[in-house]
Amino acid sequence: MKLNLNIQPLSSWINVKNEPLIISGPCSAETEEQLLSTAHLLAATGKVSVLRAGIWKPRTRPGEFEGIGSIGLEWLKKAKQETGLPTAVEVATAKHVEEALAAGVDILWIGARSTANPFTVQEIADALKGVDIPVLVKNPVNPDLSLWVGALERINNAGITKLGAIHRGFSSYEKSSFRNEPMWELAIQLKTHCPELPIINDPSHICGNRELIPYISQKALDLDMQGLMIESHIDPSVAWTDAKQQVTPAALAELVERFNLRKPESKNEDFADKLADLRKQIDKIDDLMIQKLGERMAIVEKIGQYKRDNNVTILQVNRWDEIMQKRTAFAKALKLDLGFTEKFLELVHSESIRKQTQIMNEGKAAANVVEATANVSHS
Ligand SMILES: O=C(O)C(=O)C[C@]1(C(=O)O)C=C[C@@H](O)C=C1
Repeated sequence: MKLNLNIQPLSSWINVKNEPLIISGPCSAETEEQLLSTAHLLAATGKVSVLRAGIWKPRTRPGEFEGIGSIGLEWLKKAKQETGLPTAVEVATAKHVEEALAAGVDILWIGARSTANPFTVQEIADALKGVDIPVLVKNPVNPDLSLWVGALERINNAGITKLGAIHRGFSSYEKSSFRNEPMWELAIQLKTHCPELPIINDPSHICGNRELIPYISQKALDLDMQGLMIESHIDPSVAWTDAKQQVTPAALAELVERFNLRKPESKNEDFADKLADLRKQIDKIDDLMIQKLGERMAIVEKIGQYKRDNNVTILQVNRWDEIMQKRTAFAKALKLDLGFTEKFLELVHSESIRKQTQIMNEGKAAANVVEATANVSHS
């Protein structure tokens, strides 16, 4: 899939003080004092380019703190005047968009729950028609790349070209150390479909706790993401929402200081030569792998026909178990990761089953035609 989004580069829509773009601020604006003091400390670090704050908070159950509401926009305006930091808020309705624009907010983002709902995204897109403001679209709660892409397309179709994505992880039933599973492959796929789309990582929502934030942030930067949105609070221990995942402005500065910043390319000629040589070797191996996979599948097809003609089941658990045991032992000896090897073999097996199922069904379809013709000629 190639995505045809009309996008302006990040550098043209926001003055990034330092690479990468750091967006920070409290999960929720709580009081004027809390927002202003956090904003001042963040600005003083010199590491933050945008001040964020949640004004309207989507909560799972009623009765929880649903955000301070419109008054928070006044506080943000004041924070911007006093610190010079541009501001960003989450919008979930057309009314939010109108109020945020009227209050001079600089960047809007669409939350994960909203991205999951095309009606909501369309409502926001309609409210944005004719407006020139950067918009960031968080990934939907569920790991569905099309929903994420669809939301980006809707906003882009409304004429928003200062467009970016936020990778905040995906909810999963499986127990894990993360609040939301990173599922990096989805963000990588999005980047592959649309290389010019800036992707900002949100380690706070992926981790759900402060401790893992450095690891996830560094990984996001190593995957060439262009920025980070990290929640910060003057005193995270008393935060009204998401207390565990917020950091102090001082901790944020230290975190950013420690990043190992890598570039997508190197101008060093030796590096380029060596890389080209190694890539040539990979090309040869990949070609060989594909050739061998083709040969394997041709044999699988032959077995499929043989099984069909002899009325034998496709699945052969014992044989497959033997293959898994032998290949994983071999892979282990070659120091290949066990999980990777198993996943790869399982993928090959499911393709064998798909191919043989097709062959069985072709056989059935052919038999049906013969039977139908026989019935017609006998009638
Ligand atoms: O050995 C067989 O019976 C096959 O059809 C081949 C194969 C495989 O891909 O290796 C495919 C399906 C079976 O479950 C076991 C093995």
